[in-house]
Parts: sequence; C-alpha cells; structure tokens
Amino acid sequence: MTKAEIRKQAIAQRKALSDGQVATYSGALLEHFAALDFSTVQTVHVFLPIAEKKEPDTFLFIDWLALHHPEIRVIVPRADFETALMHNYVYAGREGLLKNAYHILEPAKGELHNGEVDMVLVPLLAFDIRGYRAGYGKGFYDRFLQGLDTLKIGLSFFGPLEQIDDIDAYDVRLDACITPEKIYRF
Ligand SMILES: Nc1nc2c(c(=O)[nH]1)N(C=O)[C@@H](CNc1ccc(C(=O)N[C@@H](CCC(=O)O)C(=O)O)cc1)CN2
Ligand SMILES: Nc1ncnc2c1ncn2[C@@H]1O[C@H](COP(=O)(O)OP(=O)(O)OP(=O)(O)O)[C@@H](O)[C@H]1O
Repeated sequence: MTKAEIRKQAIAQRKALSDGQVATYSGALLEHFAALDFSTVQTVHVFLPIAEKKEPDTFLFIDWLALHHPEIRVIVPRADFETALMHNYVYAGREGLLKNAYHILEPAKGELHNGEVDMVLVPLLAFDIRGYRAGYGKGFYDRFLQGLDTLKIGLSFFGPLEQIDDIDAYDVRLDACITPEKIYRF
C-alpha cells in the first residue's frame, strides 16, 4: 500500500477507537516502554499527543519517567508548519503548554534544547515490518531524525503492515516500535 492509502485507512481505524480503548492501549504501550533499558539514557524526546486524533497518551510516559527516572530530561517539540522543522524544548510541566492550530500541545516558551537526545518516541499512523513508518505526511520526523544518532521508537496502537510501498530516500527507519501487544525490533 502507498502512504496516501495507508493514511486514510489508519486515520479511520484510529477514529473508531473509544476513549476507553485509547486509555487501555496507552497503558499497554507504557508497560512495554517501562521494560526498556534506560541505563544509558539521559534525554528522551517525547511528542505530545493530539487527543482529537486518538494518539497514544504520551503524558503517561512523561509521568512514568518523572517518577522512575527523575534524572532523565524530557524534551518536547514545537512544530513550525512553514518550514516543517521542529524546535525542541525542555519539558517543564503541563502548565506551559498551549494548543496550536493543529490541536497539538506544545511549549509556549521555555528552554530550547539543541543538544543530543538518546531516545525519540516517534508518532506514526502506520509502520511496516521493516521499520518504515507513515505519518501525517509533512516529513517533520524524517527531517528531525535525519542524521541523528538516537534510538528511534515508534508508538502504535496497531500491528505492522507488510510493506509501505512508496518509501523515499528521506524515510528514516525505526529501531523499534511499541504496540499494545509487543515490541517490534528492526
Ligand atoms: N502529536 C504529534 N505531534 C506531531 C506530529 C504527530 O504526528 N503527532 N507530527 C508528525 O510528523 C508533526 C505534525 N504533523 C502534522 C502534519 C499535518 C497535519 C495536518 O495537516 N492536519 C490537518 C489534516 C490531517 C488529516 O488528514 O487528518 C488537520 O488537522 O486539519 C497535522 C500534524 C509534528 N508533531
Ligand atoms: N530531510 C528531508 N529533506 C527534505 N525533504 C524531506 C525530508 N524528509 C522528508 N522530506 C519530504 O517530506 C515529504 C513528506 O514525507 P513523508 O510522506 O515521508 O511524511 P511522513 O513521514 O508521513 O510525515 P511526518 O514525518 O510529518 O510524520 C516528502 O515529500 C519527503 O520527500
């Protein structure tokens, strides 16, 4: 399937989830996340969920990290839709977040983070068994991840597709993808 076909299907599949399912599946994702090795992780980049689009509730991950790994810095993005680039900020609590025109919560201001990130949680609409992903189609994460030496972990409520057909040279493969059922490693 092509990314365009996949997007349509995945958006509809997610829309059909109840809020209860989103909460249950998000909890299942967190259980797998919590079993990862954080011994060399100092910084984790976490996307903030678009609740309207039934994305995984990554606040669960942020709260878990604060409790179990208070030494780990959480970095959150702010997306610039004119340039398709993301600017990254040190997470400083929910109070400082505002919703942008795309219903994405983002830091209104704060401390920019231009340093390394050891792990990136990557949003996606679908992924395949090779570790390729399709998102909303603006290439934000492909640009951000290009050349970045970091662990790239997708979060998905659904299992992998056989193949995303129209992969291009910019597409960055995930190292792993967490689903409610299991972690896929690539
Ligand atoms: N939580 C979260 N943050 C993220 C992403 C993501 O997938 N999830 N992105 C990942 O790269 C970037 C934002 N990507 C986006 C790209 C396009 C549209 C957009 O065009 N929305 C339209 C139509 C979408 C649709 O087809 O449903 C709209 O909402 O009107 C939204 C977000 C950066 N931040
Ligand atoms: N590093 C880059 N430099 C220039 N163009 C890029 C880069 N990365 C991706 N693109 C372009 O951006 C467009 C969108 O890419 P793609 O369809 O793979 O988005 P996506 O992965 O679904 O979206 P997102 O990363 O925002 O979730 C494509 O035309 C792609 O070639």
